[in-house]
Amino acid sequence: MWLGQTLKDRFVLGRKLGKGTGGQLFEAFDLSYRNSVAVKFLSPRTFESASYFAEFVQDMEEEAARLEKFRDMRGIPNLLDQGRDSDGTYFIVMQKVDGTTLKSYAENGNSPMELDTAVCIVAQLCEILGDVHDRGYVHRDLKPENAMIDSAGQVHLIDLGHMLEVGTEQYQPAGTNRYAAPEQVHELPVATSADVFPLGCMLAEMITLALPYPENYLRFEHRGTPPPKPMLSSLAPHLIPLVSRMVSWDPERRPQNGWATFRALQQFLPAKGSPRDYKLHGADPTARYRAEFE
Ligand SMILES: Nc1ncnc2c1ncn2[C@@H]1O[C@H](COP(=O)(O)OP(=O)(O)OP(=O)(O)O)[C@@H](O)[C@H]1O
Repeated sequence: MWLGQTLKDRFVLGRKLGKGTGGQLFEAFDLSYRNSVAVKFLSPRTFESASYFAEFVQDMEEEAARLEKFRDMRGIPNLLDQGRDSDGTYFIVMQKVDGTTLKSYAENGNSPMELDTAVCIVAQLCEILGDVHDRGYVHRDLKPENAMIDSAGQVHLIDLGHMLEVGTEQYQPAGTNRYAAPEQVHELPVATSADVFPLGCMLAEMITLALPYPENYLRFEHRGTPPPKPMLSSLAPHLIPLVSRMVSWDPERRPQNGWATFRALQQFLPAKGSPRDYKLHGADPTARYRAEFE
C-alpha cells in the first residue's frame, strides 16, 4: 500500500491512523461519498509461515463479517467495503472515527481522570456492549486501545477481531494481559460477563492509574489457593463495591452483561442539566449524560 494508491477505484489512501498487532490503519478519501474513511490492512508478516499468515487473513475476514453483522449499531463503525490491493494484501474499509483512542485521550492531559469522566466513558461502552451482548457476542479484547472517543465525546468500540459468539465450542485464545477475565486467560468457556471484567479494570485504571491486579497475576495458576483480591483502595469508596464485583474472579458475581453494568453505573452518572466544573483536554464524554435531551 502507498500514499495516493486508489483501492477499488474508490478509496484514495492517505496518512497512517494507527497500528495494532494485526493491522495497520490508514485514512482514505472515499471518491463516491467525498468523505474520509478508515482502511485496515493486514500488517506485513514476512517471517511467518503461510498457514500462520492465512489465519490472520481469516481473522480479518471474520472481523469484516462481524462489522457487517453490527451494521448501523451505534458506537461500532460501519463496514464499507473489503478486498485485496494490487499486492494481494487483504483490507477492510470502514467508517472513520474522528477522534483518539481512550489510551491517547488519557495520556493527552486527562490522566488521572475525573471520576465523572471515567464513569461516563465506561457507561457509554456498556451501552454499546449491551447491544453486542444482546445479540449473543462477547468482544474479548476490551482495553484502552480498543475504545475511541470522537470529537463530540461519543465513545466507539473498535477491533472486533477477537469477538466470539457465546457458546462457540472451538477455543481461540484472545485478550490482553491484565485486562482479560481470568476464565478467558485460563481458556475456559466465556460468557458476556467476560467483557465486564476489563470494563472494571479500565474504570479503576482511569481513576487511580493502577490496574486491580498486578502484572502477570492472572496468568498464575491458583489451584488450591483462594483467588487474589483486587487492589482498589485508592478508588473513591462509593465505587469500590461495584468495581470489586466487576473485576471479581468469579464470573457469577459480576454484573452479567453490558446493560446490567450500565444499570449499576447509572447512579454515578452526572445529573441531566448539571454543569461540568472541571477542565477536560479534548472532547467531553460526559456531555451525552448531562444533556437535557438526546
Ligand atoms: N474506524 C477507525 N477510525 C479511526 N481510527 C481507527 C479506526 N479503527 C482503528 N483505528 C486506529 O488504528 C489503531 C489500530 O486498530 P485496531 O485496534 O483495529 O488494530 P489491530 O491490529 O486489530 O489491534 P490489536 O493490536 O488490538 O489486535 C487503533 O488503535 C486506532 O488508533
